[in-house]
Amino acid sequence: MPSMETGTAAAGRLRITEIFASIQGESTRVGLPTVFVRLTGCPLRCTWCDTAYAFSGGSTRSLDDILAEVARHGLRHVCVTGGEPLAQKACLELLAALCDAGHSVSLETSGALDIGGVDARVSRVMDLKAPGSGEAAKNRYANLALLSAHDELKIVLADAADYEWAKRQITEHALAERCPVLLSPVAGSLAPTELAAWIVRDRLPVRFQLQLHKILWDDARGR
Ligand SMILES: C[S@@+](CC[C@H](N)C(=O)[O-])C[C@H]1O[C@@H](n2cnc3c(N)ncnc32)[C@H](O)[C@@H]1O
Ligand SMILES: Nc1nc2[nH]cc(C(=O)O)c2c(=O)[nH]1
Ligand code: SF4
Ligand SMILES: [Mg+2]
Repeated sequence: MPSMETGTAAAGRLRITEIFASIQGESTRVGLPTVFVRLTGCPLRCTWCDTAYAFSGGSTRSLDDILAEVARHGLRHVCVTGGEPLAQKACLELLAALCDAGHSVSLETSGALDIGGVDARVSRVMDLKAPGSGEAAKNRYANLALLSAHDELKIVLADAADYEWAKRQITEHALAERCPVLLSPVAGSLAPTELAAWIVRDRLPVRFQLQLHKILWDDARGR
């Protein structure tokens, strides 16, 4: 049985958990009607992951089949997410094909895998995993130098220690000079009002972010 975590699906085929239309709930594209393509499998296990249902299962589908389903939704914006999309090799092909089809494409990625092969037309929304995720050791710091102004860097914070860590990362790597930096509280763990107050107190050059889809629909799948 091929492992979902090693990108072994045949060339041009991808394991997909779901494709759905919703309102973009994250990143600077928040609020835009968007088609989501959620790829199955992830080599990380963030303690607070809200999408564990995408770690396994799904169905193997051809690139053409995926492109046709995206097209049927009739939306310009497409967000490729997971799971960890870059864990499947054919994800790079999918991203380029979506751009070729005229879509405005964003990619949600953990920051643990090389983002260098992603089509330059794609906006890469990359996490830097804070210690509270339990996966900070997997951060691929070489990715930071690849981020440009149309990409975004996101840090999801579980507590005050994560916030202090994030502040150090922003300074040490001059993150805010590279691209928009988003700080988001772990839903149900860090009070949004607390994070908002810290950002204002410290005059941090970041964008505070709440997951809009959870405000709208709670933790519903396919939203
Ligand atoms: C489910 S992940 C999929 C893409 C990729 N694996 C990653 O981690 O970026 C999409 C985004 O949701 C965020 N996320 C996951 N669980 C969350 C939670 N409980 N609260 C806030 N953000 C969360 C992740 O940090 C990431 O930015
Ligand atoms: N509405 C909505 N917006 C999102 N933006 C990023 C998502 C993700 O799971 O990566 C997501 C999601 O699952 N739903
Ligand atoms: S990398 Fe993304 S999908 Fe994987 S466990 Fe972490 S938040 Fe979940
Ligand atoms: Mg999500």
